[in-house]
Amino acid sequence: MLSETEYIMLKIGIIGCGSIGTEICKAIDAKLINAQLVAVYDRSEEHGGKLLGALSNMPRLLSVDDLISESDIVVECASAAAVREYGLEVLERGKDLMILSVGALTDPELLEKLVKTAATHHSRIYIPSGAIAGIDGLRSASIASIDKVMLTTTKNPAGLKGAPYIINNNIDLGSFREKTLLFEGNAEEAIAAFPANVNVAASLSLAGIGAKETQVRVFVDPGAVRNIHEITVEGAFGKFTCRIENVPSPGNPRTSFLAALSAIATLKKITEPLQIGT
Ligand SMILES: NC(=O)C1=CN([C@@H]2O[C@H](COP(=O)(O)OP(=O)(O)OC[C@H]3O[C@@H](n4cnc5c(N)ncnc54)[C@H](O)[C@@H]3O)[C@@H](O)[C@H]2O)C=CC1
Ligand SMILES: O=C([O-])CC(=O)C(=O)O
Repeated sequence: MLSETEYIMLKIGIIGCGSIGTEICKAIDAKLINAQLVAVYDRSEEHGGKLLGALSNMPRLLSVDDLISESDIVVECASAAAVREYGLEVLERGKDLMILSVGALTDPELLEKLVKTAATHHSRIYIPSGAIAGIDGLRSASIASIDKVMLTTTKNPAGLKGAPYIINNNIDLGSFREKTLLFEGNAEEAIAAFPANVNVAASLSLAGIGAKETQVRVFVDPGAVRNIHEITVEGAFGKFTCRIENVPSPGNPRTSFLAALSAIATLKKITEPLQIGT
């Protein structure tokens, strides 16, 4: 029988050295996960270098090609573009892939290709719960019929800055004096409008009834100091509601701290014999 430390020494490669990548690397460095951080990559050399400087056990800063070779699992915490650029290659080379930029998967063609490639090459795709709770309940509920999944997200103007919806509609985020509804639509439309703000809508879609049926509302609130996600699910099981008041990451006000913690928890789960939750 393997001892606990021998159980699985997972070799991890990280694409994206921003707020989530940094927290994951620090957790591995602090030995919170029984894993080895073998390599990191960022299209910004500055971000990659800054991250290396914050770690005691420095991984190598490699090209994506070499990073994939060295890793058992590649964690994408960069952007939807990175999922499109590197996702298939990771899986084709028989490696596992964790995706944080889940919005990329609202493209049904890309999703199908990734899933088929993973099946062919015996790889796995992991989608952490990210900045929300309730994915476990939704997965369980989806075994029977589901009538409604709704996400209501409220962020401070700083947490919505730069989103295509804001730019394309010439919205002055500084002009709001109270909580205001900015957007209402399905998850597919929400991801196109706010690709770096509501990845959680894509995760809910995958866990539940798809991006066309999942409803999303986005509020801006100048008084909000937390990123708030409220989830309502109704179906044959009954109904649940869930409200998460997230502390934003210090390095990126769009991203909640919980998103990085969920990636760390998922990596821990992969390496541990006891599996809790749906
Ligand atoms: N699933 C979820 O619940 C959540 C997902 N996210 C998503 O996770 C991703 C990472 O979030 P953060 O760490 O907060 O972002 P960040 O902006 O702090 O860091 C992203 C890093 O990735 C790099 N990058 C971007 N595109 C790249 C590419 N094509 N190739 C290589 N490097 C690239 C950037 O230079 C940057 O250093 C984002 O796509 C974000 O929208 C964020 C919050 C919650
Ligand atoms: O971190 C959050 O609160 C949610 C987020 O940005 C996303 O889902 O893209």
